[in-house]
Amino acid sequence: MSFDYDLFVIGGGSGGVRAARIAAGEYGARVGLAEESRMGGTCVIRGCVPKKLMIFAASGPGMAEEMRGYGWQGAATGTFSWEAFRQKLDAELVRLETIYTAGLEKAGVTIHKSRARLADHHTVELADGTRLTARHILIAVGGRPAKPGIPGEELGLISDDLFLMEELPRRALLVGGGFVACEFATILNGLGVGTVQVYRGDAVLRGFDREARDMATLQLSACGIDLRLRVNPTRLDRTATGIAVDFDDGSRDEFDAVFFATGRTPYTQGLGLENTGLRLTSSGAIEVDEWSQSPVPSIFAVGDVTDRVNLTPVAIREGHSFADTVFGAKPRKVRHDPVASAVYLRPHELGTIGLTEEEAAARGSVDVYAATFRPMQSMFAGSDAKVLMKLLVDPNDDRVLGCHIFGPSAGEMIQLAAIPITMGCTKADFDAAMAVHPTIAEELVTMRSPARRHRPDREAGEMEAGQAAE
Ligand SMILES: Cc1cc2nc3c(=O)[nH]c(=O)nc-3n(C[C@H](O)[C@H](O)[C@H](O)COP(=O)(O)OP(=O)(O)OC[C@H]3O[C@@H](n4cnc5c(N)ncnc54)[C@H](O)[C@@H]3O)c2cc1C
Ligand SMILES: NC(=O)c1ccc[n+]([C@@H]2O[C@H](COP(=O)([O-])OP(=O)(O)OC[C@H]3O[C@@H](n4cnc5c(N)ncnc54)[C@H](O)[C@@H]3O)[C@@H](O)[C@H]2O)c1
Repeated sequence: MSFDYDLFVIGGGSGGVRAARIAAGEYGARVGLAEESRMGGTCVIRGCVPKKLMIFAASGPGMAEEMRGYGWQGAATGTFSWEAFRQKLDAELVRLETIYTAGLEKAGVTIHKSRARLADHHTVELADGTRLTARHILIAVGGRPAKPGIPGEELGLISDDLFLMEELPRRALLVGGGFVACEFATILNGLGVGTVQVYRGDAVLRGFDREARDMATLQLSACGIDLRLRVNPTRLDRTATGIAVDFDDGSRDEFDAVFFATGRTPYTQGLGLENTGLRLTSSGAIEVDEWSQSPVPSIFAVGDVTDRVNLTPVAIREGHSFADTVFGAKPRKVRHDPVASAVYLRPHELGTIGLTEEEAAARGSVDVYAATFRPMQSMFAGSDAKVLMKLLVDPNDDRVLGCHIFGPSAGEMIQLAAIPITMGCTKADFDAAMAVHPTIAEELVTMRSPARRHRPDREAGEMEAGQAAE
């Protein structure tokens, strides 16, 4: 049977673009790619890139404050112009989009600026009804923000909207305690928007190391965000002056804008799954094996639509490995553990890799090397902001199980720590490295004795003894 393409990719985001470029450019495959919106996908157009630029913009007031502490009397940021920033941001995104498109074209990929859906195991249908066949189909359609399902939620915005606002709200509500909610609260607060964040739990960033979560939770409040914990919105109503929100603690408040950052779901809606034998997992993701292959042998899926680890470098690696495996005769699986990540808060970020202290203690014995201190730079300026450096070590083989950093540029630090930790290094390997002084990161190689030790058998025994005494 002959096909129009060797590979058809649905979705021009992180995973799809990489897979298409490698399959066509390096392995000479005939590749078509459909993108219904802007090339680059979530990360480039409405995620990592614009978000991080906004984090930089939002750092202004904190930097000015710190400089006043260094004797720069009257140091101030001036007035923030959203319009000026937006113009520069838009131009930057156009530049990146152009680069992504040019990279695909140079590799010989045929771009279809259209929505696509699956018609059968080897056929996709474009929005104008054109049908194209391919030996292999790669689904790389990403995810979409999910709203919580409360009355009036259509009045609320999603993360995509922040990047398109004509003007900044005076007062905004962020709903959620995950990556997006915490980063967006940091941005809005830093840009001078009165920011309220509500989260249903007792500390933001569930799933991260508890000690680091507590520090992030404290910092959000300390930097001026009105963080309300154990609170959930129950309904939204439009008023003459804004959006009124009722909360489950009985309170009511009014905002100019409400952002839902309540998670994302795989974007499989209208994808024609009913025309294939594809299965969805309980979270609505396309089920794939370790080769990103679905139960239908001709169809593969990568990135957020598979809901494995929803980060850009992971989607890229999955797309690349798929192309190497299927078109390059270089079988390559993606290792999804450990994966480093960072939450870009201000002044301190959270960088993390591997097990949390709670996970490590549940798994077995663990020695916790942890240091909490005020770093030289901000302390001199009069700030109380604290840093956390933490290494979790298996006492049986000295292997480093996890690393958690809460501090300035923690994202940069964790990227470097991720190299030895991914290699399976030991605490002795860290100790063997000479410190770079004076830095914050030197703490990683100078922590001599554990701050605490978890021994599950002993803890269980102690608990039993405690219970017997009661
Ligand atoms: C606000 C925000 C900030 C983030 N920040 C970070 C960060 O700092 N670091 C990090 O690592 N990750 C971050 N992420 C996550 C990261 O953006 C995603 O993990 C990554 O973009 C996933 O890539 P993907 O290829 O799976 O999907 P996407 O990048 O979402 O690409 C999917 C593409 O498919 C297109 N599409 C969908 N359906 C169809 C269809 N039927 N036909 C044609 N085209 C279609 C979409 O328009 C989109 O362009 C962030 C996410 C958000 C929302
Ligand atoms: N810096 C980064 O790397 C970065 C930044 C942003 C997003 N991302 C990726 O995108 C993904 C999505 O981010 P996200 O913040 O949207 O999702 P998330 O899953 O990290 O957080 C969702 C938050 O919404 C809350 N929530 C969920 N349903 C709710 C409901 N019905 N009512 C009230 N609260 C509810 C959850 O408790 C949680 O706090 C992340 O998991 C991450 O993989 C990464």
